[in-house]
Amino acid sequence: MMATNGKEACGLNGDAPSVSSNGSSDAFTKKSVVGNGVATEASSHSKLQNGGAGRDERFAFSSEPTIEDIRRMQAEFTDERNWNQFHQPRNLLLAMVGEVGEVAELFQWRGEVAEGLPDWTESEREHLAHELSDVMIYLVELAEKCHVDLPQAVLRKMALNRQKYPASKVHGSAKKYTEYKD
Ligand SMILES: Nc1ccn([C@H]2C[C@H](O)[C@@H](COP(=O)(O)OP(=O)(O)OP(=O)(O)O)O2)c(=O)n1
Repeated sequence: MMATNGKEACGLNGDAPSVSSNGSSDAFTKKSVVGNGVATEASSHSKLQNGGAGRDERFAFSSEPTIEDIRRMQAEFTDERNWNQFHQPRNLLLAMVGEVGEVAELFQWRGEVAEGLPDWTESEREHLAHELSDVMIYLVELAEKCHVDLPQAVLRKMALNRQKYPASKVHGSAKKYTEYKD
């Protein structure tokens, strides 16, 4: 089942940021993220084949694991292998960039690709899921090792983005904020 996109509940549509000084959003509640988080193959695929997901039928993630769950699972994985000695910030950054390259390889020479990847095989989709996961795993561990509380940092950054790009000002335009003349 597809979740609602949660934009209104997250305060992502308007111009004013809804994030408090500690980075948490008053309007941000767990139920605004996803419903049961399960996107069935049939529902996501048929909607995407009709020219991409509309505002009310966007693809949504499962609610778990959380970013903190992923941090903890990767910490267990590295501890069990005595790999922490290799997982300093710079090594993690290089590993993440390498994995980004592997994602890029899957898209290279294919031209533009439609949302939902309708022309990709199941095996290609699974390969992409693996490579994106590698990027995420290294990103989360990099943030951990740099003591960046990633979920809260994302909230603060999104608040800044909303200030820089007020919807009323930039609607329908992809220009960089520096290109706008007040
Ligand atoms: N020193 C390491 C090696 C691997 N991993 C974990 C994190 C990544 O999710 C995944 C990366 O494994 P590989 O380096 O084997 O890369 P791939 O899985 O992409 O394999 P390949 O390069 O063959 O596609 O394993 C890790 O945490 N630390």
